[in-house]
Amino acid sequence: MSKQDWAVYHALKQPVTTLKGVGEALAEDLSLLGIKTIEDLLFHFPYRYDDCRPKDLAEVGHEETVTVEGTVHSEPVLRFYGRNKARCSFKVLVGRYLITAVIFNRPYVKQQVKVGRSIRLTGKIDKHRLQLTVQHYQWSDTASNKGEETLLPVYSVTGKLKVAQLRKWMKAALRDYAAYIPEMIPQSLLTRYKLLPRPEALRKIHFPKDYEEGKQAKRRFIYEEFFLFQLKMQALRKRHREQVEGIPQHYDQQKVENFIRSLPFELTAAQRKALDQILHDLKSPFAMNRLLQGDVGSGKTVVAAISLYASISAGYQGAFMVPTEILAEQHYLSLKQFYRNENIQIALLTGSSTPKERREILAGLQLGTIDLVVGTHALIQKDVYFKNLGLIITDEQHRFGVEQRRQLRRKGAAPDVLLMTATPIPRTLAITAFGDLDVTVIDELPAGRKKVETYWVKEHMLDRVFRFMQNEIDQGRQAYVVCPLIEESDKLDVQNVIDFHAKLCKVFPQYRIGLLHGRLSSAEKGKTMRRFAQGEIQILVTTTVIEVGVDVPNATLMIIYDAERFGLSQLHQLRGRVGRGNHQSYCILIADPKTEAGIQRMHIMRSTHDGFEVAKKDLALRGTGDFFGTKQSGLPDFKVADMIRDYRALEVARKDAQALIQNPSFWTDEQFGLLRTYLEEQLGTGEKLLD
Ligand SMILES: Nc1ncnc2c1ncn2[C@@H]1O[C@H](COP(=O)(O)OP(=O)(O)OP(=O)(O)O)[C@@H](O)[C@H]1O
Repeated sequence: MSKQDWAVYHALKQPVTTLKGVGEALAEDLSLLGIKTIEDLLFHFPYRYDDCRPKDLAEVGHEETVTVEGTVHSEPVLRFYGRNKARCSFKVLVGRYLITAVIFNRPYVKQQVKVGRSIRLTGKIDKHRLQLTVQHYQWSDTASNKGEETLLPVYSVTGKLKVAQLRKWMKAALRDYAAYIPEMIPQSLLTRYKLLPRPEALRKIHFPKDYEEGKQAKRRFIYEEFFLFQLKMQALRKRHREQVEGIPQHYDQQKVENFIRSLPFELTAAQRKALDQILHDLKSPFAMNRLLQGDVGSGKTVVAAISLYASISAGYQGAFMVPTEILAEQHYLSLKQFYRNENIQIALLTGSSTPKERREILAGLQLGTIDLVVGTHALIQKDVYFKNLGLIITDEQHRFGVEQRRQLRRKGAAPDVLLMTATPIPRTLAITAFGDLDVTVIDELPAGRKKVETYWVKEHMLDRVFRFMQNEIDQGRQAYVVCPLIEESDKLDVQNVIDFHAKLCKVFPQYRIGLLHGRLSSAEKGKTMRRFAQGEIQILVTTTVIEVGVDVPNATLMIIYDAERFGLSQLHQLRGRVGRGNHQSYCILIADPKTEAGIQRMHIMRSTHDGFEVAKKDLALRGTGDFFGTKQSGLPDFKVADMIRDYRALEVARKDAQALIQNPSFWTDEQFGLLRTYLEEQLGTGEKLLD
């Protein structure tokens, strides 16, 4: 940093107590708001403004807080009452209205009130009595006051702090330190987006002349927040790529192409593109760290199967980790089917593997006689060793914590990692949320898929729903009936599903109806699932244990009981269990939501079929925190920016940050010195985002 930069740095890093009037006691309250230095204070932005611009009384409503301007029209009347209480009132002519101004507990006002003086008053107006209870007043005939303050910032405060105090300090801080506030955004970007320079934006976000000025200032800081955050992310990613050397896996391209040709269907263009990116990563000397996103049923598993095939054909082992035993078994079976003509040894390792099976699998993995293991958390236990792990795939990655992924990664020298998810997080959010990951999206469904027709009915229509179900089953299709289960251990909920199963058995004695819930043993669950997949069971009454990944293309009807108890993304996941083959499929939501949000969710499900759209609406309805599962999401907290509302700015900032980081002059040019210092400071804390 240059000398000048140091001066800047020091000025702004001084404790806030340097400002006149900020004593130790208040400094404590300030620190509760995260304000320790002058810089912190300057970046404590108002959350709204009080509008103190004079208004025409004819246009304001009863009991509105307004600012008006007028001339004193009568001598003041001062009354004392109670203990130390005072009320001063006088008439003011405002346009064509003669109003009564009332000022409480400021008896000294009486001396100032003189007929004919101009005054500006802010307060609540009683339109019937034409009386204004004054909060704030200002003599507008003294030159120094003329034209001052039109919008007043309102800050969050705590303890003994008062908004008015903060305003005063802010003014002083802006006056004395604005010159030291360094610009963080490169000039070329400021020009491109017509963003206000930092000191000016700072003045205007606190004391704007009008709302438009405040908006422009805010726009600049939204961009700044995203830009700096993205810069940090991109720098982390660059560092990760340079440090983590991977294994270049030299698979046989021809063999892989032959394998793809042997599949019973053609890959969609989106699958092909995703696959090409992954294969490219496998070959490259960097360790892959990629997120593969695709809506329910978009064909991620096939892409995973081909990627694993490539890695195995290059002489490495693969690991496929999934969150539930049902899924582990399903993937195990479908991979076996995919590789039926290949010489690939696959094993299934879950919590229900017998000790003998487990011993054999562990030995096989260590010796390298097993090429691919599919499993649950059992895969990351301490005693699992691989001879030569090349590719790790985890399904529904958000269910595995960062720590678990790290443990799995450590099972190999520098294996490539592919995280798959059907949670349709908008791409930009995914990149932001998962920091240093590359993101690939499968944004296309296999040809011939039809929209799942979605209906919302009330419980009294159950008979009609049953008739509909009967019709589907008589045509050879299958159905799921999902009952909510909030906690696996919740007895009452389990009872729901058991009762409903009994009821259905009575209504449809002619059908084979299965029952699935978390309290069954893994063996029982596996058996029921297999029977459903093979078409032996026609109706499966289940809790959400089937939520992710289950693939039975012949099932065309999804009935969700008490649907209001599920979130939108979960409902979409559940609906994704049908519509996986070529038959028209249906989803029936049985719900009686009591809240407005609940009703909205039902409408969204009826009208929206695309997972990304559902997710967007869900985010709008609930906010990011909920969608990602609060804290564990690692989503950053922005001051003025909002990842949903300012989605486009986020995307733009990401591209700009990326371009800058990739530009060699960024690392040497003096004009970026401050940004580099910022990154050095920040990367220490940002590191935790690295997986
Ligand atoms: N290109 C394709 N053409 C036709 N069918 C396909 C294609 N790709 C996959 N499928 C089939 O579509 C179904 C869904 O694929 P898959 O299970 O891979 O989806 P997924 O993305 O993993 O879904 P989910 O997130 O719901 O688990 C499977 O039955 C699969 O065999």
